[in-house]
Amino acid sequence: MHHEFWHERWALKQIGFHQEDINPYLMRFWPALGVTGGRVFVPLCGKSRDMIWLREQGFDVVGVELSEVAVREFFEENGLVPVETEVLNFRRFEAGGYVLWCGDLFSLNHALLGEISAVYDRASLVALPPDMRGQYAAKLTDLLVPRTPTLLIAFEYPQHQMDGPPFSVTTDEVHALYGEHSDIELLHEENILSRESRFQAKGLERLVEKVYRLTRKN
Ligand SMILES: C[S@@+](CC[C@H](N)C(=O)[O-])C[C@H]1O[C@@H](n2cnc3c(N)ncnc32)[C@H](O)[C@@H]1O
Repeated sequence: MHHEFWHERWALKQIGFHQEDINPYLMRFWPALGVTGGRVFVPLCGKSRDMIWLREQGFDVVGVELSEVAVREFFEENGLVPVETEVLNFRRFEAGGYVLWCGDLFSLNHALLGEISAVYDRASLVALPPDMRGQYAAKLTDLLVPRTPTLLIAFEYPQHQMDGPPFSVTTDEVHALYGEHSDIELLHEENILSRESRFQAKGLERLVEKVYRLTRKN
């Protein structure tokens, strides 16, 4: 997906992916990661309110997001006034235990990101087209130290019935993307089509949401 696609989505407020409520799988399955503190990385974070929930659990939150509109709305909507600095290819926003790097995930490195104790990926891997997902998985793998867990929430549906994003990412693909460097456990799967009218309207006949725990190997 080209950067312009996402800048346009935010400019036009076509952000159907944004959830007002905290993601129920996050609240239910985060404890399965077994992390009790430190910094959580949220790649392609948008202005997700899930970051608020993570902060409320005592974590510091580090996000990366292409859209400055999204980053500014996150802080404004949550009553925070961030300190802004320019760092290499990024504009860095910090306030209240949140650091959001505004720029391209693929320009992020260890030195900028710092040490991470867990990752939360909701609507991020599935936001990317097939030809970018390998690069995305390799980038995340590279940014993490051994034993770091990730909570990954992905969709599966007949890809020919709808154009992404969100794209369908099957369990086989999750293994192909992450299996070499991470242990992968499927924690939960659920058929969610009946409550997703916006996807029914697009003609989908099947929509399964899957929750995985990935653990970076040594
Ligand atoms: C489908 S949205 C999901 C946002 C968030 N995870 C959520 O649950 O609301 C994907 C987000 O990724 C951002 N994005 C896309 N490509 C990116 C990149 N290369 N680097 C950083 N952010 C990116 C987009 O601007 C968009 O806000």
